[in-house]
Amino acid sequence: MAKKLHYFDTIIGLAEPIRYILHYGKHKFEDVRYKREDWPIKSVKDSLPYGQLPLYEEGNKSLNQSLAIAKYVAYYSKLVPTDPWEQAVLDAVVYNIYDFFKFVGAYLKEQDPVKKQELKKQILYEQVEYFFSRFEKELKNNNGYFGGKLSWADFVFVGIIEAANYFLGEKVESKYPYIKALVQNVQNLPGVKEYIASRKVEPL
Ligand SMILES: N[C@@H](CCC(=O)N[C@@H](CS)C(=O)NCC(=O)O)C(=O)O
Repeated sequence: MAKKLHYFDTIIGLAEPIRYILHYGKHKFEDVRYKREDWPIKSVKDSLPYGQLPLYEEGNKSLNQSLAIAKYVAYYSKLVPTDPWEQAVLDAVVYNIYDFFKFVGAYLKEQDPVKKQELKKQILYEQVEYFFSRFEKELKNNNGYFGGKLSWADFVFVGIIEAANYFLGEKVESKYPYIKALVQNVQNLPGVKEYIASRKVEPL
């Protein structure tokens, strides 16, 4: 069945973990990308169920919400545990990293340069410390992966860290050895490594 992922041309963002998982699983998919500067493309936006990207299509079915898509495509690569408790633990992981990323989203939206700098400072000195000390502890207690072994949550986590680094212009994980190791491990996975080598990062 034909698979298509629709997102912006930006290589860093909510669709990047999905792209990683699809490349890791060696899935053929059409990577449909829209230029930010062309957005909103009325015909596309109007066709989206909630007006936003990413959107995933498989045959005549379609799915929105980045986390739902990432988890779904991960099933095919045995990256989702069967045990309901283990699944819930990983769901919590991805919501936790998204909770951190909300602060980055607020920073991106802020137009006032003084307030923007203040938000950046708060992220780097308060939110990173708060969230990352906890992520680090989880990884340390679980063999370096959130679920004890590689799972879809690790891909989402790494993709979101990359997005935060890109938008903030900082390496937010630099003081956290377990997080750094996870980022490197995921980025070096077969399929992901080649994809990363082939992508072009546009400057902000
Ligand atoms: N909760 C949604 C958020 C989707 C979202 O915020 N998409 C943004 C890009 S990252 C978007 O489509 N923005 C353009 C618009 O709203 O027109 C998800 O995780 O997929």
